[in-house]
Amino acid sequence: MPPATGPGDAGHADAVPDERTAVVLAGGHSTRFGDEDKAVAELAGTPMIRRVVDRLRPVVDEFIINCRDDQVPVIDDALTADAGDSDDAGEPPVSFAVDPVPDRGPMAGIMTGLRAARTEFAVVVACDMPFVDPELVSSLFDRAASADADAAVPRLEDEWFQTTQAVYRTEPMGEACERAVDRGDRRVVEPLFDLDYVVVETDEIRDYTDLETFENVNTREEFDAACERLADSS
Ligand SMILES: Nc1nc2c(ncn2[C@@H]2O[C@H](COP(=O)(O)OP(=O)(O)OP(=O)(O)O)[C@@H](O)[C@H]2O)c(=O)[nH]1
Ligand SMILES: [Mg+2]
Repeated sequence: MPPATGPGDAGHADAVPDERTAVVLAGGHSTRFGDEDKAVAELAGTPMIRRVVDRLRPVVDEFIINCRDDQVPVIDDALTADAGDSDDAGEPPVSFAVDPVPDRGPMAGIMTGLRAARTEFAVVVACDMPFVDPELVSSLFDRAASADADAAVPRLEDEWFQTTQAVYRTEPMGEACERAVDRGDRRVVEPLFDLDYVVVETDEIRDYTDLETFENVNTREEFDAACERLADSS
């Protein structure tokens, strides 16, 4: 696995237009979860972040894991442990984008991750969304590109934008996050309002998947319920 990188190590100058990056956000402290980092908690036998990566593997060309410096070895282990000696040639490469300043919230994490991306578009997914549907993610990439938009963001009825399961054009979103961070805004929707974005509404989402894709795991109870469902479905 490549060494941990800071933001800006890979720039946009050598952007790879047709490829797709997944930025997986994992820089939170899982306070509602308890002592353990939920990113690496074993969900029905698989660390949660690894399940997210495995779900997305068929639809992206590379992964960038955004987290704090101290999380890198543990997450690296969670992503590679028990992988055996199997030849992983052809698998999307995984690198780390470490927050230069930790604990500035998910939007600052998105900024760090997108700055490290070399592709024109990237999907951002939180590490605690273990049911993320690759078909929906793929459709979000298609939607952003066909609309020539800077973002394709799902929105559920009566709910706010699903900004942590959305596709962004890396450069404008990275810059919009930077402006928001500089203004002291922490809400993930703030940079979105600086962009030309398309909203993917519930009806359209249902054409691809059910709304389970957006379920996020915050507490032990939610984690145990997710484990049970996964065990039942296997
Ligand atoms: N880089 C970065 N990511 C964060 C930060 N806070 C949360 N995240 C990530 O954003 C996503 C959604 O955040 P939460 O569900 O609030 O996760 P969390 O903050 O670890 O959990 P709580 O402490 O219980 O709020 C998760 O993937 C987190 O890892 C942060 O300060 N920096
Ligand atoms: Mg939080």
